[in-house]
Amino acid sequence: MGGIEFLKGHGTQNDFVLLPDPDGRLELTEARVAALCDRQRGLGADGVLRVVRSAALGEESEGEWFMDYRNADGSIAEMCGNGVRVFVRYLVDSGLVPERDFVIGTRAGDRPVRMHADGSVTVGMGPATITGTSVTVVAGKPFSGVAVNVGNPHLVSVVEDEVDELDLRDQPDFDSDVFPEGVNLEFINLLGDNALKMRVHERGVGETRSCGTGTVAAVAAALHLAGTDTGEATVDIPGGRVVVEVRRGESTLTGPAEIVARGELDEAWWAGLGA
Ligand SMILES: N[C@H](CCC[C@H](N)C(=O)O)C(=O)O
Repeated sequence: MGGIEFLKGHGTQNDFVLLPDPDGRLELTEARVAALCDRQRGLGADGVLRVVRSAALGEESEGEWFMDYRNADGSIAEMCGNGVRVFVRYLVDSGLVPERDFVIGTRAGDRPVRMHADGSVTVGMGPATITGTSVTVVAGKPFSGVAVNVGNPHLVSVVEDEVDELDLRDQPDFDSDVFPEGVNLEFINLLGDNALKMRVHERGVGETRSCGTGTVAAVAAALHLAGTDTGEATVDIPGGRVVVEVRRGESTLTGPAEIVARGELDEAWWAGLGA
């Protein structure tokens, strides 16, 4: 009895289960996503990327393919910057998309993507909009931050101490009046000459080794604090390094994308999780 095809991949160690599902037939419930992402009882991942035709979801998109992204807790998020690079790598390597320059659909809108000869991917991440300021509390210590929307919500705090010292094991507190749908929390050191160091506590996941939309939010916030909306920076996250460009608010993200494995989910296991 055939199983359900999956692949495992990561972008700067933000890792994902990819589910090729062109016609959108899989019943992708929150319980199934959470089980897939569980690092003991499932495959383990920070999120799930369903690879589905835009038409199958009834999504108006110029892109034939739509990235249906879910966080590890099963929640839906608008966009995933590391995930989209892995999504592109799969579409090109599998031959489903003959070009290397194309558009994909996401809940944050259509995103132009380009895969380079070395397997890295550049993504047009759309606007990185400064939406205000707010405060987060980490292990009892308050940090003021810049709120940035990259299709999904972020709060970026510049910290004086080494970001490695922060204790991000628990969910930092944030103002739910400002972020009624939750928020991704980034903490950055400004390293000078267009370089940042970052750690992140992701909405719907917890601390991850990297967050692509988070790196875009971090650069946009750092530029805003420097009084501008245009510039570029490398961002060092625990899982690696990406390059972010922000030009009058429009942004691009360039970084690696790895496919690690492919296999089959056991049908009985999947069915047992309930539709
Ligand atoms: N946790 C995020 C979605 C995934 C973002 C991150 N994995 C990325 O690479 O952008 C949210 O709930 O908005």
